[in-house]
Amino acid sequence: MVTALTIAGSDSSGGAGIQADIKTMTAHHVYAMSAITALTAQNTTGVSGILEVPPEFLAQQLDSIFTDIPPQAVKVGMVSSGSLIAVIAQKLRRYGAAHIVVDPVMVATSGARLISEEAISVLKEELFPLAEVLTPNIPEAEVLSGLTITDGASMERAAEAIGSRYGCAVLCKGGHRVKDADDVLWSGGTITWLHGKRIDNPNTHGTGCTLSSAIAANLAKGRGLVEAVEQAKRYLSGALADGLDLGQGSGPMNHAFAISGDYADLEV
Ligand SMILES: Nc1ncnc2c1ncn2[C@@H]1O[C@H](COP(=O)(O)OP(=O)(O)OP(=O)(O)O)[C@@H](O)[C@H]1O
Ligand SMILES: Cc1ncc(COP(=O)(O)O)c(N)n1
Repeated sequence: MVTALTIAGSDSSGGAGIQADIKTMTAHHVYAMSAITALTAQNTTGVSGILEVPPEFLAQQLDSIFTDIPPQAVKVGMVSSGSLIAVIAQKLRRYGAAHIVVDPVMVATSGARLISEEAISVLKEELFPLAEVLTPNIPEAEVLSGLTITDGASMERAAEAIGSRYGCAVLCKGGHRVKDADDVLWSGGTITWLHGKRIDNPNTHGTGCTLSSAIAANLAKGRGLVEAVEQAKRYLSGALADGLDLGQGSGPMNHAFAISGDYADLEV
């Protein structure tokens, strides 16, 4: 079975973070493993608490995983402090981890800040150069490129600026656009647009986590980057279009929209 690892924070409400990643990888028939960077107390209306794991314990989780079941791809999500990011970079280098997808999570859909200022510079210096692809949303791409994004051309410029600076591909996600949900991939000088119809669903909690872990699952399966991103977007759109409506705020998507869940006829 193909294997993948998510290194991210736990979302107690199950729509984003580690929980979204494991559901997504499982829906792709990929064996999912996790190294937890922090526990969050959160629901669809907001984040009420964050408890980081000590860096030594994150290191212990990563050693346990890599020395036993090496993942064929790795997704990195919420990591709130520089010392945790340094541990991740050191372990990924040491074990020669392949197919690293970094989602530079900065602010939750609900508005809560999920990373410190100091951590952003460690992210840039230590982790970005190890990534195969970064997946910033528009506000994150603005912070990372120093450019203002107003249209498709400026999304392309920001993706190129970030990608050429850190030597990796960049998917600038357009979920924060108004009329469409078009994302742009910059990879080694080539631009690929991934056009998405805007789905009328306010329940977008965890879209970024889901997309990046679907990309990691597809890379783990051996797909090329463009195909991995295209298939991940298709999965994300299906999960969003399913129209799940849970909680009082921006709710989660249905990660299981394509799983039948009925095992009555299974012969065992
Ligand atoms: N209403 C929508 N309809 C269709 N696709 C959407 C919608 N909102 C977001 N997406 C898609 O979801 C993916 C994640 O993009 P988005 O810009 O929302 O990331 P994000 O802000 O990091 O996500 P998160 O909400 O988890 O923080 C992208 O492929 C984007 O195009
Ligand atoms: C643990 C964790 N990781 C990531 C996010 C970002 O996802 P979103 O912006 O959809 O809330 C989150 N809310 N919680």
